[in-house]
Amino acid sequence: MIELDNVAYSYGGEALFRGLSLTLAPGSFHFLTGPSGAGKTTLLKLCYGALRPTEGDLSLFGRSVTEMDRDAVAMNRRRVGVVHQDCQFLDHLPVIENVALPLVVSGQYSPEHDENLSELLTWVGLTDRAGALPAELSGGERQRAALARAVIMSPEVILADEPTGNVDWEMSQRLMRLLIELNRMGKTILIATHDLMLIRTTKAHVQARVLRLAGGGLYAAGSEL
Ligand SMILES: Nc1ncnc2c1ncn2[C@@H]1O[C@H](COP(=O)(O)OP(=O)(O)OP(=O)(O)O)[C@@H](O)[C@H]1O
Repeated sequence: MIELDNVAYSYGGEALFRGLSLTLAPGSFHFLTGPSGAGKTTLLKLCYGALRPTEGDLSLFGRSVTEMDRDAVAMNRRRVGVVHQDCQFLDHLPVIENVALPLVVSGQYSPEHDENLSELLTWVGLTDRAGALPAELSGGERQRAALARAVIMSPEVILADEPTGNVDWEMSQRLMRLLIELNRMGKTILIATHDLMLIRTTKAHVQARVLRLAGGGLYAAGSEL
């Protein structure tokens, strides 16, 4: 689905990482860990086509991004749902409209989607917060709204950047149960997280590959797990 082959990325100076290869096969579950600043968010941005490799090849759904124009990348982008580290809501819109935003922006929204939207809010436990503004939500509610927005377009791949960063342990577990459920429905999942305890507990329920990005390279995580 998403394949990085010998990829390097640089924001202008020295490469942040190089020689990086990664395959996200359909239905796979990956964790991405590593120190702050190692490039996890950057790697996620490559995986959804927001950045192009400085070196090496990146293929999205079987096509190399080097052969794709911006429109083709944008089309592929719809097959990937992203939970951003800072959620990235539009502050003046209520939760339900933020969740519906990908449908609206892509010109696909119609009133027929309302039932799906309300089912999605029930699934993440936010039915009674549908009319609230993002600023009125707790950290856990924000993360669940961000997850609902990430799946509204029925993506095949879900990339989540520190989805449990600002929530307590119970809420982290609840969010992970939702992500595991999505994986059981066949979605490919990649989660960037610092939380090794969360990785350990999740691995008891799902077959997950754990990768560590550090010192400019990507490795299979070792004994710390
Ligand atoms: N747009 C940008 N322009 C220049 N440098 C950037 C940009 N975005 C990120 N960086 C730098 O690239 C490095 C990696 O950032 P990135 O956010 O990918 O790391 P991370 O592993 O996700 O960090 P964290 O765990 O703290 O979220 C950092 O040094 C950061 O300052």
